[in-house]
Amino acid sequence: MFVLVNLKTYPCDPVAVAEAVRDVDESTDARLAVAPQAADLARVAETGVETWAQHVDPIEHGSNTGHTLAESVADAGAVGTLINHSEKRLKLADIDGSVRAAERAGLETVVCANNPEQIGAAAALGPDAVAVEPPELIGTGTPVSQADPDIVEDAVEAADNVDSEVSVLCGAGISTGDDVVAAGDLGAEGVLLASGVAKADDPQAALEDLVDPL
Ligand SMILES: O=C[C@H](O)COP(=O)(O)O
Repeated sequence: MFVLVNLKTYPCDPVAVAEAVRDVDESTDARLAVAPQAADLARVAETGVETWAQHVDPIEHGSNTGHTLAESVADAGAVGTLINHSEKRLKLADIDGSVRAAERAGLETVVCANNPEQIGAAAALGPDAVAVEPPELIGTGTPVSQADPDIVEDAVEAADNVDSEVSVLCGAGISTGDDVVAAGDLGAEGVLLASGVAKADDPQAALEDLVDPL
């Protein structure tokens, strides 16, 4: 299972969480990675943890003030990027452009979507993976695998119908090892989570619990 920890803009210490993710990664067969804010990418990557960006824009080098360039993210040490997170929604053409920009920079891609219908559309753009996240469950602590398991199974089927090479992650409300196992049982190859680790009093202990049953 791939466990991607998104730090969003939570008031945590990104380097401390990165070090915890790195240390736990060394003790599990699961693949762990962390997605800090763009400004923190380089110092997070320096810890040795697998580092992802939260977003890249559909642009090239040039006159794009305030944008995030895929090449700069890669230069800072990121190996992948989220695109179209529920908190950073893009138009379809821009999702496509961001996937192409990430590919150009050699970044792995996970395109997020709200529901199985959008997952099919996202998979058609050819990312490495898609992530289904019902927005109403984000940050609630109620996992999608429990609240509406059909969403995960339908997302896996929708992606598979379009492109069987695109793997499926699920997210929203995931905070325990049982949640991760349930996601895997529904066909997901990974999970995207945030508050369960980034807002935990002890992020390392929270992560250890998450990967314990894997
Ligand atoms: O990127 C992560 C997702 O939005 C899930 O967030 P959450 O784990 O706080 O529900």
